[in-house]
Amino acid sequence: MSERPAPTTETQHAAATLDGWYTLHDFRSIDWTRLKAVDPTARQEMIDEFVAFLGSLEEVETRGEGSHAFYSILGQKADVVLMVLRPTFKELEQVELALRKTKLYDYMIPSYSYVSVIELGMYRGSGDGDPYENPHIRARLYPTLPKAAHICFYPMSKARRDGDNWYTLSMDERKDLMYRHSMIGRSYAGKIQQFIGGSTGFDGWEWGVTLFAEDSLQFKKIVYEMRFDEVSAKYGEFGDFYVGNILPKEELGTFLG
Ligand code: VOV
Repeated sequence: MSERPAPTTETQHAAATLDGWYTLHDFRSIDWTRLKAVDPTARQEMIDEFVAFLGSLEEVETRGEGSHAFYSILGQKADVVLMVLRPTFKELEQVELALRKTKLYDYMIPSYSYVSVIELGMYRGSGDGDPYENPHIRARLYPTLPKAAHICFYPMSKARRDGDNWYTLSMDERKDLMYRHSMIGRSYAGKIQQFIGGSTGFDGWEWGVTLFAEDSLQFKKIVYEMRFDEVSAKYGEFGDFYVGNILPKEELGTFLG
C-alpha cells in the first residue's frame, strides 16, 4: 500500500486532510453512428476486448491495489463513465493509456473528465495514533467502490464571494457547519455512499462528489435536503450533475450491440 506523509499540517486556516487514492472520472460519449456501421464480427471483437480490459481492472481491485466503477450515463452529457482509483498519478495514466489502446476507444468521444484524490477532512481530529494505520480510516481512503445500481457525480466548490466566503470563516465556524452537514449525511446511512475527492490544484472545482445508491431518488433527496443546510445554501457552488446506471461487463454486449 502507498506510504503517505503525516496528515497535512493544520494551519490557522486550512483543515488538515487525509488523502487516499487518486481518482479519475473519465466520461465518454459513444459515436453511435460509426459504431452501427461496424460489421457484427468486428463489433463483437471490440466488445470482447473491452470486457477483457474491464476484467484487468477487476484483477487490480481484487488485489486491493485500486478500484473502479463503470456506469452508463443518462442524457446527452455522456454515455459512459469509468471512475478509477489508483495510488499514484502514474497508475491512473496507465489505465487511461490502456483504455486509449482498446479498439472501442476509437468510437468514443471524450465528454468530461475529473481528477481528484479521495479526501477526509479532519475537522474533528483523527484520533490517537497514525490515522493511515487505522483500518476504519484506511477503508475510506482506499475503498473498494460499491457495485450499487446508480451513480451520481458532480464537482463543487465553496463560495469565495464578498459576504459569503468559506475561506475567511474561522476554523470553529467551519467545524460547526461541517458537523451539521455530517449529521444530514448520516441520516442517509444505508441509502447513499459518498466519496469526496479533493481537487484544489488538480481540476476546475474544489471537490468531486460521487454518490452511489440502490434507489436513484435518494440522490435528489439528499442534494435537496443539503441545499437548506448552511454549508450548501450559503457556500455550495455546483457544476453539472451526471447520473446513471451500473453497466456490468456482462451487459456490455447488449449495451453496444
Ligand atoms: C452519505 C452522506 C454524507 C455524509 C455522511 C457526509 C459526511 C461528511 C463529513 C463527516 C465531512 C467532513 C469530514 C470528511 O469526512 O471529509 C464531509 C465533507 C464533505 N462533504 Fe459530505 N457527507 C455526505 C454527503 C455529501 C454530499 C451529498 C455532498 C455534496 C453537497 C451538496 O450540497 O450536494 C457532500 C459534500 C462534501 C464536501 C465538499 C466535503 C468537504 C468539505 C470540506 O470543507 O472539507 N457530502 N462530509
